[in-house]
Amino acid sequence: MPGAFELRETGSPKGLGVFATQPFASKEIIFEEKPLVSAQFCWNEAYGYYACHHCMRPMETVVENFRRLSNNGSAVLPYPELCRTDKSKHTACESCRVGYCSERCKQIAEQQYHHMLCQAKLPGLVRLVECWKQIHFPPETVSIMLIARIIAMIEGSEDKQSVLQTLMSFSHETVSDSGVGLVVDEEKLQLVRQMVAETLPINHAKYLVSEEGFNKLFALIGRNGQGVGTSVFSMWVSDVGKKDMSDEEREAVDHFIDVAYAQMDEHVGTFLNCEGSALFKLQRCLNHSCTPNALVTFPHSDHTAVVQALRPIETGEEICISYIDECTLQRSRHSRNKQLQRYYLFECCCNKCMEQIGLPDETSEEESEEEEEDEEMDS
Ligand SMILES: C[S@@+](CC[C@H](N)C(=O)[O-])C[C@H]1O[C@@H](n2cnc3c(N)ncnc32)[C@H](O)[C@@H]1O
Repeated sequence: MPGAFELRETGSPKGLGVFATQPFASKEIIFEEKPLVSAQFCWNEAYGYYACHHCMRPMETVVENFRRLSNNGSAVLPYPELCRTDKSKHTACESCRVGYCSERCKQIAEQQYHHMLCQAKLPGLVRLVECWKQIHFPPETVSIMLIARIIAMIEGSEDKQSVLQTLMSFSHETVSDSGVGLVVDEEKLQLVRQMVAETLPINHAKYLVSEEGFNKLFALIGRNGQGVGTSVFSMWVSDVGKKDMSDEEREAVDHFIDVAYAQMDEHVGTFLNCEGSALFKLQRCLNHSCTPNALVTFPHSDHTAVVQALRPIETGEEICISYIDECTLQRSRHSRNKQLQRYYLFECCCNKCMEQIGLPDETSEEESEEEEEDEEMDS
């Protein structure tokens, strides 16, 4: 949407930001974008969340998905014909058999990174993924495959320098203004770095596997990576919502959906989606605010990010999203910043945080306990 927004330098500490050059109504789409690179999380894939190896579109039918997530192999669903999965288009790498939702995704993957990262040609990749899985347990935030794909893209590109330059224009300081360093355990990070250097045939991107380069790459992903979530079930729910039906049928299907979510919650909790992370050229310019006016969604059920207004936005206003979840957003400034510093390496200077700066720390006992639990899970 040319002309609807512009990039502007805001100075220290926030840097570049995206500003509206026209008003947006609530729920209006501001822009949509495909990522430079994306990858499914390793544990997510290992647990059977079957997605296109390139665009993360779910490859299960809605019935298969519901049966797996509710642990009920004979469950039936109304309106199964509304499922968007089209298995007739599915294809796979002839050598390593990873699946793609279409011939197009297979071709893009092959050209960008799979030529180097096909497991049939690079058996060490399995070991690298297994090592990574022992270091990074769910809930996952980074995938070693994202790093491998970045390196493969540089190695395979005709204009290596420009790919590297694009990446290095993303913020990638390993230590924030508030002095917070990388979250990942240094020793484990070095182990992964060595394994990446030994596993991938790297000629041109050697800097990225040096100690300094690898730390920067990690910080870059931490600061700019966007979580991606796709679900054939939520697409089906959305399509059922649009279908014409009688009030009685609507009531019955709404009840079915409530019960279905409860059954899935019992078996897999919040892990409903194919999940991964991605780097976007434009979306990564969106700064964080604790009172965001925009939201990143994945309504096409693939890795295409759609940025949508959460409320009316005026011309000249900065477009901001939240990097933290809704629940954390409701917590005190102290708790919000603890997460932003820990996972995103910065201290927030949004209006809400600035207004609350002089207020006494209001971290409740409940919040402290939740924070301690989060920290235990990370360690
Ligand atoms: C995804 S980038 C956003 C674009 C960034 N401003 C730039 O110049 O590249 C995320 C980084 O922007 C900065 N940032 C974003 N929101 C911020 C905020 N509310 N307060 C302070 N720094 C912020 C942090 O350095 C963070 O690591």
